[in-house]
Amino acid sequence: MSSNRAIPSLPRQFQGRWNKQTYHVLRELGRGANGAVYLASQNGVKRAVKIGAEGMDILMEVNVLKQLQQERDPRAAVAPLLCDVDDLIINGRSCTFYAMEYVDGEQLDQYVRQAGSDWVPVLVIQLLSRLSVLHRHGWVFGDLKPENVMVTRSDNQARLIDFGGVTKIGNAVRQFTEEYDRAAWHAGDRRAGVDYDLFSLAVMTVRLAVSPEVWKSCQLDRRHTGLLCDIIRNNDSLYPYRIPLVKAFHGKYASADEMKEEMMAIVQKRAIGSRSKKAAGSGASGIWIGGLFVASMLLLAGTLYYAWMM
Ligand SMILES: Nc1ncnc2c1ncn2[C@@H]1O[C@H](COP(=O)(O)OP(=O)(O)OP(=O)(O)O)[C@@H](O)[C@H]1O
Repeated sequence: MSSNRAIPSLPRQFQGRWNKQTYHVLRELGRGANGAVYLASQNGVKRAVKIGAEGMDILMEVNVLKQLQQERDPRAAVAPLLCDVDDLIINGRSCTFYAMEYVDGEQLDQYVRQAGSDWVPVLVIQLLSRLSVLHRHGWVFGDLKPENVMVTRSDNQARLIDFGGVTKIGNAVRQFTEEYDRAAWHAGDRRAGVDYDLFSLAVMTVRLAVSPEVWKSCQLDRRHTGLLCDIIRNNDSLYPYRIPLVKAFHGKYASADEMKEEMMAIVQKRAIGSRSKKAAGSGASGIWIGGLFVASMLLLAGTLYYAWMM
C-alpha cells in the first residue's frame, strides 16, 4: 500500500483545521513507506502524530484503531489510544494526520539486545495476548516484525504499533515484510488468518534469539522452515520452545490463546526449574540465576495480568 507521493513533513508548530488542537513538534520518531511519525506536545502531553502521503491510508489506519479503543487501561490495550484525527494545510495541500498515545520505550529488538534473549518468550506471550484480542475483532496484524513492537520503559510491556498492515480475516494481507512473511518462507499463502500472524510471530521469535550473523546466514538460501528448525535445534534458549514454534510454522494453532497457553506452561516450568537450581547452587551463579528468576516472575506476573484481563 505504499504510495508514490512524498510524505509531507510537519511544521514545528501547527493547529488542526477542524478540532483546533495545537501541537508543538519535538522530533521525528520514524519514517516508513507509508508515513512519518513525530513526537509532539499537545497541551503539555506527549503524543505520537502520524502523517502519510495518502489520506486514505491514514484514514484506514484510523478506522482500525477506532475499533480497538474499548480498553482504557493502556496495559491491557491492543492498540495505542487514538487521541485526535484532523487535517492541516502543508504547502497549500490538505493533509490528514492523527495523534495517538506516545508509547515511551524501545523497539523490541533493541530491548532484547540489552536485556538478553531470556526475555523473548515472556514478551512473545504478551504479544500473543494482544493478538488474541485483535483476532477476536476479526483482524490480523499482518506486518508483525520487531520494528512494529515497542517495549515500554515504565513496565516492560510489549506493545504493537503501526496498524497500517492490519487486514480483515480472509482478505489478502495488506502489508508484509519478506523476512516474516509465510509466503516468502514457502510455508503457505498471504491470506489473512490467525495462522499468518502466528507464523510471523514464530519467525520473529527465532530472529530475536539469534545473532545477526546467524540470521543473515539463513537469509542467503531459498527460505524454508527447515532452516528455522535447524536454528532452533542448535540454540539453547529456543530449544525448550521448539514444539510451539514448529506448530506455529505449520499452522497448527486455531488461536493465539492456544499458543500462549503452551508457551506459558514452558516458561513456568523453566522458572520453577531455575528456582530449584538456585536452591542447589551457591556463589555468583546462584545469585545470577536467583536474580533472573525473580525478574522473570515479575514479568510473568504482568503477563498473567493480561491473561486474566483478556
Ligand atoms: N504510538 C507510538 N509511540 C511511539 N513511537 C511510535 C508510535 N508509533 C510509531 N512510532 C515510531 O515511529 C516509527 C514509524 O512508525 P510507523 O511504523 O507507524 O510508520 P510507517 O510509515 O507505517 O512505517 P512502515 O513503512 O515501516 O510500516 C516506528 O518505528 C516507531 O519508532
